[in-house]
Amino acid sequence: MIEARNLEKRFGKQLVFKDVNFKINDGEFISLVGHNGSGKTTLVKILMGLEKKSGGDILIDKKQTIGYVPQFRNIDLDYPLDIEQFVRLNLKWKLSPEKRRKDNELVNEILEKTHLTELKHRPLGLASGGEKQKAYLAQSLLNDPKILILDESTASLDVEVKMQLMDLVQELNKRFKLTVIFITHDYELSKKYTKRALFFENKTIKPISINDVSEDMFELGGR
Ligand SMILES: Nc1ncnc2c1ncn2[C@@H]1O[C@H](COP(=O)(O)OP(=O)(O)OP(=O)(O)O)[C@@H](O)[C@H]1O
Repeated sequence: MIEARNLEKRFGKQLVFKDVNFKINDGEFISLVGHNGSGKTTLVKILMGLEKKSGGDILIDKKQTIGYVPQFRNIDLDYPLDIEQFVRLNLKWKLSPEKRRKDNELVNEILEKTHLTELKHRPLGLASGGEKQKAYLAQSLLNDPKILILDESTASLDVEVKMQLMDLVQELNKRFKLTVIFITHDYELSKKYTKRALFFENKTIKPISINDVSEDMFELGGR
């Protein structure tokens, strides 16, 4: 479980959020929703230990590994790695044949889980947007994470491709009880795939039921 108790974050004099209290249960699939600049990325960075909190507490099992899937960015056509090589980038280089055999098994298993086995030799630069995002997803699974953070990972993809990626994430969430934290400006996807949201508004963060989200909460403009 992840728990925030009176969490507060400031950058110098600028308050990002305060009085933040919420719990995220193991295996939950939850949206992070709010206007630009409301602090979604900042919260995720605090969870990942990349940014310090200014006050309060964030309780998270330190042994848990976190996987991170970034927003879609195009990759040059002549990018030198194929999908499998790209997924392997996060592995530590090992010399022992036994360890390398285990790594190969692990990579094959992950390519299978993310439905990339057939595509593993496709150069990443030539892969479609959805395939590139699946490759990022596969890479994020290498360290056997219990928590997966999707940082607007579906933005800029076609509607159908977004759904395919989310279906795959949902499958991983259910099969492996992965906790999924989905930062999004997409009302439809949030409604379809998650049951609760953390809503960032008025310099705080409130847990709400997905039945209580409305489209204006997802607008891009800052408040
Ligand atoms: N390293 C930093 N130093 C100073 N201010 C920062 C830093 N990182 C973020 N901020 C500020 O903190 C606020 C929250 O930013 P954050 O990126 O967390 O918002 P967000 O909700 O993720 O926005 P978006 O939806 O646009 O991605 C913004 O005002 C931002 O300018």
